[in-house]
Amino acid sequence: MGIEVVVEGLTKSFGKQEIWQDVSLTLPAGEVSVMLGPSGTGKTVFLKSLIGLLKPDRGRVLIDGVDMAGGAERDIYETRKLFGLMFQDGALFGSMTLFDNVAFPLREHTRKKESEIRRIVMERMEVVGLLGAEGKLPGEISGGMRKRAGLARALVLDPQIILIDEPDSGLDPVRTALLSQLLIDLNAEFDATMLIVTHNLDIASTVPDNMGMLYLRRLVTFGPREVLLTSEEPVVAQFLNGRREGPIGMTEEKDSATLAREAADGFASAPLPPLAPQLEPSPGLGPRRAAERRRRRVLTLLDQLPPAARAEIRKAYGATAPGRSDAEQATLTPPPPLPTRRSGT
Ligand SMILES: Nc1ncnc2c1ncn2[C@@H]1O[C@H](COP(=O)(O)OP(=O)(O)OP(=O)(O)O)[C@@H](O)[C@H]1O
Repeated sequence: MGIEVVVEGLTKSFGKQEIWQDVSLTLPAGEVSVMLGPSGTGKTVFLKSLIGLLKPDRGRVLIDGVDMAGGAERDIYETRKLFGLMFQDGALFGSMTLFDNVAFPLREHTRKKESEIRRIVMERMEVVGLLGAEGKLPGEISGGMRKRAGLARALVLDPQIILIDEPDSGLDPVRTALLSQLLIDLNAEFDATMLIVTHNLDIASTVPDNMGMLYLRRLVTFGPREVLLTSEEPVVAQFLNGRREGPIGMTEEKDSATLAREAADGFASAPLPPLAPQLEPSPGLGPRRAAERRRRRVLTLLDQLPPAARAEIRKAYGATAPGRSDAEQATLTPPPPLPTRRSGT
C-alpha cells in the first residue's frame, strides 16, 4: 500500500521571489490527490520539493519518518526509491527505444537479470496500453503514447508514491478522458499514493479523492474533492469554471478596480457546475482499495467540512443511519472485497 506524505509549513523562495509559504497538507496513503493552480504558482516546484530535488526554506516533508526537506542525504536518497515520477513530456531519452527507456530505472537501480527486466517492462507496457510499441523511438510515437511510456517507466520500481506533472498537456479531449481512466486504473492496480498536478478540469473533477489549489503564494485549500468542487471561494470557482471574470488574471492577480467591477457584475454568484461522479476502475480490476479507506476517513471528518461538501459526501456514500454520528457510520458498513490484481503485479 502507498505511504502517507505529510507536509508541514513548507515555504520556498528563489532569491527574492517567494513561490509559496506555509503549505501544510497530508496526502493520505494510497489515495489519489490533485493539485490545481494557475500557471506559475509553483506546482512543479512543490512536486520537486516532495522528493527532495529542491530544498524549501522552511518546513518538513515527512515520509516514513524521513524529512525530505531537511533530513540526512542518505535517508533522502533511499526514500526517493519509493517514488515514481512522470514529468510533463514523459522525459524520455530520445535515442533509446521505449523498451530501454522503461527498463532504464531497473538497470540503473537494481541488479535484476535481463529476463526479469523484460518481464517487468512488458507487464508495465501492457498496463499503459503500449504492448507492441516497445521497439519504437520516442520521436516515432504520439505525445499521448510518450506520456504513457513515461507512466510505464514511473511504475517499474513498484513505487509507493507516484508524482505526475501535467499528464494531459498537449492531449486532445478523448486522449485526456482515456488518460483519466488510466490513472484510476493504475491506482486500483498499484494502490500507491498519487499526486497529480494538472490544469485539466476533466481530470480534476473525475479522478482524485482529494484536491488542493495553490494561488497567490499560498495553499487555498486541500481536502476531500467535494470541498474544492463545491467551494464558493471566488478563485476556486473561477478556476473550476474556466472563467475570465474573477481574481485570476493573465499575470496571476488582477487589480482591485477590475475585481470590484467584475464583482458588481455578479461573477462571484455564478453557480458552480454540478459535481461529476468520480471514475470507477475499468471492469475486471475490482474496486480501488483506497476507496474504502477514503470512505471511512472522510466520514469521520464530516463534521469539520463545509455544508455543501458534507451534503455531496453523504449523497456519494448513502444516507447516514438515523441516530448515528457520521463517525459511527464510517465503521458500520463492511468493506467491499479487495480488487483482484493481474498476475505478477
Ligand atoms: N530552479 C529554479 N530557479 C529559479 N526559479 C525557478 C526555478 N524553478 C522554478 N522557478 C520559478 O518558480 C515559479 C513557479 O514555477 P513552477 O514551474 O513550479 O510553476 P507551475 O505552477 O508548475 O507552472 P505551470 O502550470 O505553468 O507549469 C516560476 O516563476 C519559475 O520561474
